[in-house]
Amino acid sequence: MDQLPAASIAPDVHQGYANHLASLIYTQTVELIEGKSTNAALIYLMILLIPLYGAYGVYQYRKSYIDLPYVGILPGPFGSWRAGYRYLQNSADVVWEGYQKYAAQGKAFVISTPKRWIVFITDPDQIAEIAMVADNKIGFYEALNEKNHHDSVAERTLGDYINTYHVDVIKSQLTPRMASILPEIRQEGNVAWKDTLKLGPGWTNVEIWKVVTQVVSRSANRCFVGLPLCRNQELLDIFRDYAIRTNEVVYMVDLAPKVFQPLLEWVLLKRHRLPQRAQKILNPVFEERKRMRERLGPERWEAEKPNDAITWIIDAALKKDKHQQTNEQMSWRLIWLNFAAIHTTSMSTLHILYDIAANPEYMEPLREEIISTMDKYGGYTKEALTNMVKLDSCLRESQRWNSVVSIVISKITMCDYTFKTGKIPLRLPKGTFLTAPATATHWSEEIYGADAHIWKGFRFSDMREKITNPEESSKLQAAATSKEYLAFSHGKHACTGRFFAIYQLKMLLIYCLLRFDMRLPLDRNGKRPDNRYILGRRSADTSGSLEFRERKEWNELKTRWGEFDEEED
Ligand code: HEM
Repeated sequence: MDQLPAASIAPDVHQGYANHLASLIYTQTVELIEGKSTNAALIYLMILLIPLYGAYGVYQYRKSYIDLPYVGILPGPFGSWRAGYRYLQNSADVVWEGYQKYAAQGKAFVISTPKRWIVFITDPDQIAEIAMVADNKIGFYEALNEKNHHDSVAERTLGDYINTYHVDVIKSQLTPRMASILPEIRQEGNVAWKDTLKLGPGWTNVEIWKVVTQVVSRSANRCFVGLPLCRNQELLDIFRDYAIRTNEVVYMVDLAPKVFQPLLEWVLLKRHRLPQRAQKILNPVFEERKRMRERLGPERWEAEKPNDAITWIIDAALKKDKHQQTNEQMSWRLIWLNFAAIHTTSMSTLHILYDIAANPEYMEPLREEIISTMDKYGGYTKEALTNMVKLDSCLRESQRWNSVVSIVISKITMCDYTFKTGKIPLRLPKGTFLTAPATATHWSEEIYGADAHIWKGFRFSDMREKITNPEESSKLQAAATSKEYLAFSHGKHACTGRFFAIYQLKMLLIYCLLRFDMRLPLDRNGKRPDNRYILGRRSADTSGSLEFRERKEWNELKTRWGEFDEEED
């Protein structure tokens, strides 16, 4: 494949009509349900137009075809449509098939998904190129919006640099303050473990997903909204429900015909009014904080302002336009921070707990490292956490083997784009969806060696032991991204919260390993629960359980590095 026709599949005028019709059906139906309208005839007329829009969808799908080697097309009639269904059910297998066929030659391939053809880039240099390229050439938020319908689902609160200033807040405010934030996250995490995990004598079976989401969301929100709000169960539930519902709703909406999309969004998400309920709780908090800012004046505010995301968001919003300074818009920033942080970190915690429970021989060496490093660096300091190389390695390995997102850097070409790198020349027409196969890259024997298919907790700490240059060694830390390690994506839109996430994960694991013995239920015969796939997402089994037992060593360890936090509750 050298030359490609530069056909445009960018949204055109027909989509404008489709959107208009869809919103008309939506408003009419909602009014009919709410008894405000009796205009049923109009609705039925519009529903008659649905087959036309079905045909239009087929036309759009066919137009998005790209002339590259394809994978997963089944023989017989409707092969590409059935392939799309296969991708829906088990994307990992289909992508892995393509990766094995084409990655060695550095070739890109295409897969038919239910909604569109997607180009998978396999050459690591081309992956680095799409990760770093300017957004006006290959757009990130445009693809996000096209796939996840953020403009409508999220009521236009995401999508450009003004609307995503919370992303910068993490980079410019949270990450540099990590050392001062850690004690609070640790304390909240520990208290949350104690409140959530109720153990009897001996081994207790625990529905671990429930515990993990609660501990993660409380400890993260200690930093986002501070005390006492981080313990407001109603607010935590709203943040969590919004993230989970939105995640589920967006792919259902994407799969549905355009005419049904607004109605589906309303039924599945908007009618629950989650953002509005969060705002009701958060509005007075923003008001009070803004009053405090005025009362203190600029100098005292800088010196005395509370160290949490509410403060950072207000400071950032005041540099934006008036619209961004409303309590409503600022609340959305907290909703999006929770959206990005809670489900991902909880899922990573679940994976690593399953991994360690399935490989119990790792527990003692990890405990030894934790204790000796905390003895050396004076307890739960940032330095101590950074120097727990084996724990860090287990986290990186767990994310290599089971990254939360199995495809990353999903983008759309904003113009005809010719790659500057790669073994094979590649040119993609404007409007092409492209992505990097994170899971397949992580499973590659060419990159990770003959044992790529084995979970080896100390894979990266063993590698780091042989490296004398600290800068080179730090490239193998759990939070370090590369074109070959994509768990946090890579490049311009890599996860900005990854440093926070890794420190948080380490503290949760330290507590867990020091305080408890942990194992898989005996009927699992040492095998961790299987993952589930839907489109490009991968989920650990959230219905699985683990067994916990108190360790007697805890009595000495809990005060070894000073007063133990949980007693402060
Ligand atoms: C282990 C936990 C986490 C994982 C695995 C993870 C993973 C990711 C990935 C893969 C992306 C790129 C998404 C894409 O390409 O579509 C991303 C983006 C992002 N993450 Fe995380 N994340 C985690 C925790 C966090 C936390 C704790 C925060 C906030 C404190 C956060 C904030 C963000 C933000 C704001 C973005 C968007 C970046 C942008 O728009 O440029 N993440 N994350």
